[in-house]
Amino acid sequence: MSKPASRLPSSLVLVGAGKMGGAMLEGWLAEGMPPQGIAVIEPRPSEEMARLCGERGVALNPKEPAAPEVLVLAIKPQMLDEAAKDLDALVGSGTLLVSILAGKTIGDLRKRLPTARAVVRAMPNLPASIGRGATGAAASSEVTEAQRLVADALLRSVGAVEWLPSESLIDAVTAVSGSGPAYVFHLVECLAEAGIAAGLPADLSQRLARATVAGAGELLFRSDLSAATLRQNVTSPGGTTAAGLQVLMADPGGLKALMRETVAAAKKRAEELAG
Ligand SMILES: NC(=O)C1=CN([C@@H]2O[C@H](COP(=O)(O)OP(=O)(O)OC[C@H]3O[C@@H](n4cnc5c(N)ncnc54)[C@H](O)[C@@H]3O)[C@@H](O)[C@H]2O)C=CC1
Ligand SMILES: O=C(O)[C@@H]1CCC=N1
Repeated sequence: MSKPASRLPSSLVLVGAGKMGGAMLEGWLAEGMPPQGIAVIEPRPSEEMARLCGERGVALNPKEPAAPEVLVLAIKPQMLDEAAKDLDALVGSGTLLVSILAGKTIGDLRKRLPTARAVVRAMPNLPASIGRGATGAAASSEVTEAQRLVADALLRSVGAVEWLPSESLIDAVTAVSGSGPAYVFHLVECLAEAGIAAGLPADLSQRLARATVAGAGELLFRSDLSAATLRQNVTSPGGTTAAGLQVLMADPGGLKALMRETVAAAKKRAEELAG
């Protein structure tokens, strides 16, 4: 028997085209996924979303969408109960459900959408909109190898994918890579503010902080070197970076402990969203 192929789904319904659903849709379209195979269900589409769907020929809020090969659920976890009845009607017996809801377990989803057998729980992140996302994913035992390959192709079309050995790891993934872009954006805010405090005009400091984090991220992306080696490459012995890092890497009181607390708090919140 031939092996199942890695391929994008032939039909997909995206439920919830807000910040993350919208980011994934942008990524899929930019990666050349055929728009005529995609339908979007979104009660409050932004102007940009309506324009994107109109321009690219993606069906926005079709009357009675046929059960798709893949249904991507991208509403808020708190909206699941209210949306569940309508959503279950969209699921066919062969539909693969891909949920990106923080906290909601495969069991939670099954309870609300009883028709869904095959479920992939995935945690993408916002850079998916430019094809540079990072996703952790776990599949229920009903997901066939062919379906897992379709989910993999779909998620991989917008960035890196890590298949997790156990669903139980996904709350930690959520806290690290799902929420992670926000930590990095906040780093830009902090660096810019620190630059202002050090005497730079606000707009100059903001431009420098943004370009620095973007450039450092791009270097990490392109380089084979570890983050630690790249850090050392910036740090001249007895120089300015070493003086700055002495504060940032202080033990106790440095960024390491703060980041550990940050990730622990985000993971705890993901756990609270279950049920
Ligand atoms: N924002 C992010 O960076 C990430 C978000 N997520 C997950 O993605 C999900 C969505 O988050 P965001 O996009 O940030 O929220 P959002 O609020 O921007 O988007 C949710 C969208 O769902 C729509 N919606 C509400 N009820 C609906 C229904 N019954 N049918 C269809 N659409 C409905 C809303 O109108 C809204 O546009 C959440 O579960 C979150 O945990 C996962 C990874 C990263
Ligand atoms: O903040 C949240 O709950 C979602 C999940 C990961 C990123 N945003």
